[in-house]
Order: sequence, then structure tokens, then C-alpha cells
Amino acid sequence: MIADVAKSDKIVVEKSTVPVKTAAAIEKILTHNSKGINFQILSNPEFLAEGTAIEDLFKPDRVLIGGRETPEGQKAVKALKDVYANWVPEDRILTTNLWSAELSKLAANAFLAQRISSVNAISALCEATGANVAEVAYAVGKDSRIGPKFLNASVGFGGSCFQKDILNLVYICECNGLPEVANYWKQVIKINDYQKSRFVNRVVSSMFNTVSGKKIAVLGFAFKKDTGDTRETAAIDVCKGLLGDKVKISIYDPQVTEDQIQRDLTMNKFDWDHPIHLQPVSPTTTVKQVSVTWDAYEATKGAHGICILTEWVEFKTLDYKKIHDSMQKPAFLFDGRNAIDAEKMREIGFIVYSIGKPLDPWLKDMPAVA
Ligand SMILES: NC(=O)C1=CN([C@@H]2O[C@H](COP(=O)(O)OP(=O)(O)OC[C@H]3O[C@@H](n4cnc5c(N)ncnc54)[C@H](O)[C@@H]3O)[C@@H](O)[C@H]2O)C=CC1
Ligand SMILES: O=C(O)[C@H]1O[C@H](OP(=O)(O)OP(=O)(O)OC[C@H]2O[C@@H](n3ccc(=O)[nH]c3=O)[C@H](O)[C@@H]2O)[C@H](O)[C@@H](O)[C@@H]1O
Repeated sequence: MIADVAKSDKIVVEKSTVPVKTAAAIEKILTHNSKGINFQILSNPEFLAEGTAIEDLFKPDRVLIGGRETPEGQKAVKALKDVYANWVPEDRILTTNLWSAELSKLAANAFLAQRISSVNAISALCEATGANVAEVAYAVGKDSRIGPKFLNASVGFGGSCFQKDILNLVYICECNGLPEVANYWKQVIKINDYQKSRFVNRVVSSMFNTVSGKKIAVLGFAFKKDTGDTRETAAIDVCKGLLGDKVKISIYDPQVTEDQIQRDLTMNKFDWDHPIHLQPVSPTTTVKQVSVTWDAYEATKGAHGICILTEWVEFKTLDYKKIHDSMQKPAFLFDGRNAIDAEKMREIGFIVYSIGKPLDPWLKDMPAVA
């Protein structure tokens, strides 16, 4: 398309996260259709995170630009660098060769996800030993070589990119004859899946080994706070896991609609790859045991248990006494984000499970796997 309409030399910038060597494929296609026009391909991966996009745009940790190491390539790199130099300090604009830039994006996401899987793996051991994952993460993160960020244990990472990009990395490793490296990165996803099923098992085993016919309130469905995005959210797998035991689920998320939740819970695992505009606006099939409300109190009314799956700030200030009063007893609270003060909840009367924290006597007596 670009080759069809271009009338003068062009710089083509890859912004999406792509397999390493994609620039070579683009370059070949454009060059073979170029009619004498020169195309320079640059890799300029995007590092913004959802919920902080504007801040990340204006104050990026770094901007990365990869280009060919030829005079034309370097001229193109400089042209893009000059655009960013309008608001980004020069020492934060890194220039590399094309393949380093493409690979750095995949590696950065893989390293971030690996930190979460590392702390989540430790969270399981904390529960088994009586250690507290928040204290361990704090102590570990105080080492300046490790640093404190991205060490919050959770029910599992979600979002459209971490899993996709690690699978991308795994595929490239396999294609390059590096199965050991591929297996190393696959483990990050395996631990993430393990963490989600571990959470479901905790819920079921704590509630007398079955949730059949019980009502569970799910607070938070988005893959993280401050977004309505549900792509690959841990909530999908947790809800599907609980639904396997014929539970009734009532979901409240401040930004996710009922249509979206029903679509996510009815969608086949691999349908996510299909463009959203080709999916029905209103799902034709709905999960009957699932209801969606716009109010946390409504969602929790009459429930046997609550699962907090997204760390929305508003969940910290709910009236949990009022919620406890309206629930079946014993009332269970499973905090998949360590979002609320567990001690206060115990004082109110909840039986509390917080990821990676010392277990309630109630939970200690129950098997970890239902
Ligand atoms: N969402 C985010 O926060 C970030 C996303 N990225 C990267 O940016 C890219 C886009 O991400 P999103 O906007 O979140 O995804 P998206 O899924 O919202 O948008 C992707 C678009 O590409 C279209 N598309 C998919 N396959 C296509 C094909 N073969 N030919 C033509 N169009 C096609 C889809 O229909 C859709 O409109 C991805 O590579 C992602 O990894 C990078 C950093 C942050
Ligand atoms: O390539 C991308 O799309 C982007 O992917 C992530 O951004 P994003 O997916 O928007 O969200 P994150 O803030 O990274 O969170 C991802 C998941 O990890 C979880 N998480 C994060 C941090 C943590 O300590 N623990 C934890 O469980 C979050 O709750 C969320 O489910 C990266 O942070 C961005 O730098 C990158 O540009």
C-alpha cells in the first residue's frame, strides 16, 4: 500500500511489537515494489503501559530507535530522533541496530513478566512456610541491583501483550534452534497459569471443597486498575475455573460492561485473535450463572465469598462491615491483589486469604488443592 502511493523517499517506522527480523520482510516487500523510491525501515517500539499512556509518552524512561547501519539508515534514525528530541532529553533516546530494537521490546516485556512470575512463585512458598510475600518482595527489592518495581504478587498477570510477546519470543527461539532458551521463557507463562489455578483451588478448598450452588462475588474484571481492558485478564480464567464447579458469580468492575464480560466468558480461548468488530455486539450465548452489576454492594449481597481480582483503589474504601452483614456466613474474602487490609477484615469477621500472606488457621486446615 505504501509502495503504491509513495512518490518520494520514505521512512517507515515499526511501532507495533513484532517478531525479530520483521523489518527485513517489510524492507523486501517495499523494495520489490518501490519503482525507484528508497525506503528506510526503522524499529521504534512502544513502551507505554495502559492507564499511564500519556505520562509514559511525555516522560518515557527511554525511546528506542533501531535502523540500518548504512549512511541512509543512520540519516533516517537521526530524522526520527529529532522528532523525539522536541520533548525527550537526548540521553534517553537510544539508537541501536534494527534487530536489537525489535528484540529489546520482546525482552523488556519478558523480563517484566518474569519478575511477576518470580514473585508469584515465591508467594506459593510463602503460604507454605508462613513467610509474607510483601515483606520478602520489599526486602529483595531493596537491593539496588534488583529494585522495587513490578514485585507485587497477584492472581496472575494479564493484558494483551505479556503472554503474546513471550510466546513470540519462544517461537523465535524455536525457529533459531534454541529449545532450551524457549523452554526457559515458557516457564514464565506456566507459572502464571499455575498462579490462576492455585487461586481457584484455594477458593474451592476453603469453602468446604465445593462452590457448587454458592454465590461468589467477583470484584474487578479488568486486567489491572484504571483500564476497562479485559484482554487476557486473570479474571477470565478464575471465573471459568469456578464455573467448572457450577458456582453462581456476580461481577462488579467500575469500567467493564456486561457485554464484554459475557463475551470474554463465552469466547473460545483462541477466538481472541479475531478482530473485535467481527464479534457480535451482544453475545448470542450468555453464561447463565454469571450476573454483572454496577454496584459492589449489590454484587456481594447474599454471597458466600468475595474474590478481589483487580486492584481498583475504590475497593479499599468499601464499607466491608455492611458487606459482611449482607453475606452468608462464614463469609470468605479472597484477595488476589493484596488490595485490602486483611487484619481489619478479620476483625470484621471475614475468613481472609491474601496471596502469599500467612494463612488463616481456617485455611491452614484445608488442603491447598480441592
Ligand atoms: N496496548 C498497549 O498498551 C500497547 C500495545 N503495544 C503494541 O502495539 C500493537 C497494537 O496494540 P493494540 O493497539 O493494543 O492492539 P489492538 O488489538 O487494539 O489493535 C490492533 C489492530 O490491528 C489490526 N490487525 C490485526 N491483524 C492485522 C493484520 N494482519 N493486518 C492488518 N491489521 C491487523 C486489528 O484489527 C486492530 O485494529 C501491538 O503490537 C502491541 O503489542 C505496545 C505497547 C503498548
Ligand atoms: O507492550 C505492551 O503492551 C506493554 O505491556 C506492559 O504494559 P500493560 O500490559 O499495559 O500493563 P502492566 O502495568 O505492565 O501490567 C501487566 C499485568 O501485570 C500485572 N502486574 C504488574 C505488576 C506487578 O508487580 N504485579 C502484577 O501482577 C498487572 O496487574 C497486569 O495484569 C508493559 O508494562 C509496557 O511497558 C508495555 O509497553
